[in-house]
Amino acid sequence: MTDAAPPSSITYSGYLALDDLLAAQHPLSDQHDEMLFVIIHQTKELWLKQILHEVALAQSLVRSGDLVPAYKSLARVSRIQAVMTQSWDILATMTPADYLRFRGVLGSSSGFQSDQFRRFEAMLGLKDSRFLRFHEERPHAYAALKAAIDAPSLYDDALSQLAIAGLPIPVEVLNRDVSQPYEPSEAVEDAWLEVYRDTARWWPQYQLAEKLVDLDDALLTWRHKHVVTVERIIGRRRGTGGTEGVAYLTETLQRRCFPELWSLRTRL
Ligand code: HEM
Ligand SMILES: N[C@@H](CC(=O)c1ccccc1NC=O)C(=O)O
Repeated sequence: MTDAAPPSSITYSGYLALDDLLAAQHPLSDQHDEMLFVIIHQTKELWLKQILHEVALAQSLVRSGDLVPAYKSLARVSRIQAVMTQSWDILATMTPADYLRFRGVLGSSSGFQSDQFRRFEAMLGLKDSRFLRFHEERPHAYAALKAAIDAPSLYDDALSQLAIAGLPIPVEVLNRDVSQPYEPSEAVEDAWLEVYRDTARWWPQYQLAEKLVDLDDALLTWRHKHVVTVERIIGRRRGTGGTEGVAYLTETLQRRCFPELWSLRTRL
């Protein structure tokens, strides 16, 4: 199909569904800055859609043992994450007073309820089925998040590849209940240590590991910029989603998708 002649009626706006896309901004107040707030979030959801598309490809490549082709998708994901992090600087042009003038219209809605963000976390290995309950009214979002939680994560697939390459990954790790949060394992850390100590021998595995660290690093950088921007805009107020706000977001900085890829560094 790729080389098929396009229908002659194709237009720029039609191809991009611009009338749908540009009719989807509905600020609820008459405050000027609310449009920015809507557009920042919508662009972030679009980028997340692309990220999910890319991680799915990378994961299927890793699962079939094609580590090198997966690098391209993973590199693309971390570049998109960098753009998402940069967009905090646009949002930070909104002063606390500007935001507080329309914050009330948001009710109890919050980025906490982004199903695509939770799917991204789940695909990387941060599984938490408690977030499912926010999506009971959107069956397609619920089903997609549940499927991501119930499936092996990108990290589960990477560990299977280490085992296939001959590294000793315990069977309990390979056969774990993948819907549960991943528990760091000393044996897995030992396997990665071998990869990092002899990169010439384990070059494809080493390159994959560094691409994974790029993703984890970029996610943490995004989280960090989020919490700094939140403190700058709402101080220590509680979040609309019901958490303590800055204190909750600061705790999330401890999360690691690929824990042994961080912990091994102390032992190298
Ligand atoms: C004025 C701007 C913003 C403020 C004050 C803010 C505040 C917060 C707070 C307080 C939370 C914790 C949950 C809650 O109690 O609500 C949260 C969570 C979250 N926010 Fe924001 N946020 C802002 C903008 C954004 C933007 C622009 C994005 C995306 C681009 C975003 C994405 C998220 C996500 C994904 C979470 C869940 C984080 C997690 O649980 O790890 N937020 N936000
Ligand atoms: N949690 C924010 C509200 C907020 O930022 C928000 C509200 C609706 C849709 C997306 C949001 N973004 C991230 O949390 C607050 O507490 O002010």
